[in-house]
Amino acid sequence: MRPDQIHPEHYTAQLQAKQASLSELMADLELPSMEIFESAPSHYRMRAEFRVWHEGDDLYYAMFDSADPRTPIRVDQFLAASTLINELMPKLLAAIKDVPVLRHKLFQVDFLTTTTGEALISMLYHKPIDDVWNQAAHELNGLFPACHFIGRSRKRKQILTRDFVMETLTVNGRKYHYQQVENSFTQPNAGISEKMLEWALDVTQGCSGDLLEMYCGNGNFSIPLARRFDRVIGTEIAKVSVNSASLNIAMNGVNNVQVVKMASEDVSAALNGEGELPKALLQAGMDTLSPSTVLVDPPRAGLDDGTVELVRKVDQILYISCNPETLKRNLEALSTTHKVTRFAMFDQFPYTHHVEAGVFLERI
Ligand SMILES: C[S@@+](CC[C@H](N)C(=O)[O-])C[C@H]1O[C@@H](n2cnc3c(N)ncnc32)[C@H](O)[C@@H]1O
Repeated sequence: MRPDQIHPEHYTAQLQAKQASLSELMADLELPSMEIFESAPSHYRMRAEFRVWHEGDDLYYAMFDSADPRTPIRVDQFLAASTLINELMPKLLAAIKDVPVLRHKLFQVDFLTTTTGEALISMLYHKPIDDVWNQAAHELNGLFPACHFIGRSRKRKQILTRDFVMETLTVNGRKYHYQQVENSFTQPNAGISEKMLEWALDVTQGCSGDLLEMYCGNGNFSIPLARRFDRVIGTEIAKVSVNSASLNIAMNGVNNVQVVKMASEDVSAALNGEGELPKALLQAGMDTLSPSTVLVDPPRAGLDDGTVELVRKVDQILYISCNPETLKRNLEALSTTHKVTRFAMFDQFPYTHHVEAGVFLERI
């Protein structure tokens, strides 16, 4: 998304257009009426990545249009990004402009911020970063005491203080705390994340028994949903996210959730009866889990066939999707055994054609 594509005055119209195109895509399926969750029209993204462009003595943040990838578009402020990112953008450039070791061959800056005012700034270089850089970066950090800095070059990641932020989300008045690590998956729009979690709690009100959660990330859903269930087992492929999830579960005082590092394809194969249960699943107590509900939040590719077969065995399915095309394909496959009883659109990515959807399915 380019900065010139963000027009808050057009937000409502673009949201309606998204709703219309999602309705059209899903028209062949029997779905209940769509619940719409709108985003804040500006300052909704907690993270943003910018290229850094050097022109003589000047350096500025830049983005590129995919139709013209050679021409940088100068970005001094970025309305989609959090207020904190917008505050930090000019201050950071001003602080490094006259420090050659910090500005030389700097080609990208990534910001990760929280609603609680924390910021992690990653500076990416086309040169090796060394002790001289490290010294200068510590001095820079002294000017931004509330921020955490990381330097990255081809084979080196230099963490000055830490490589994560701590986010707090408020869900139905309760506060949940999450570690979010640099470069690991986190929902970009914190306000919409809170609405997604409230919706998930709402649709699972009548649920009881156990929950199997696949693609659980850092425990974003697992932690608030834990109180609806006796036991929860979450599975996730990324080690960093699994570690965060374990920390987040403990930090939020939740004691009925276990997380296992495993690809969904392997979880499905094991639970579909192809061979013995792997040790990691046994250790988490999967042999005694009897899920009444399964939650899936897959990447854009959606659910593979084995995972569709697995979720089909469970009475209630909560499916969070960032790609309506693959969601539709999976819903068509599940329509022989399940009926969609709730359907929501979350505007996680305003001013883009991307849509986040939630569906709750119950056995026919
Ligand atoms: C859309 S994110 C959702 C994460 C989490 N539910 C949240 O709300 O933050 C998808 C997650 O699936 C994980 N993932 C991707 N491919 C996977 C696979 N084949 N098996 C298991 N997890 C996978 C990613 O690492 C990522 O954490």
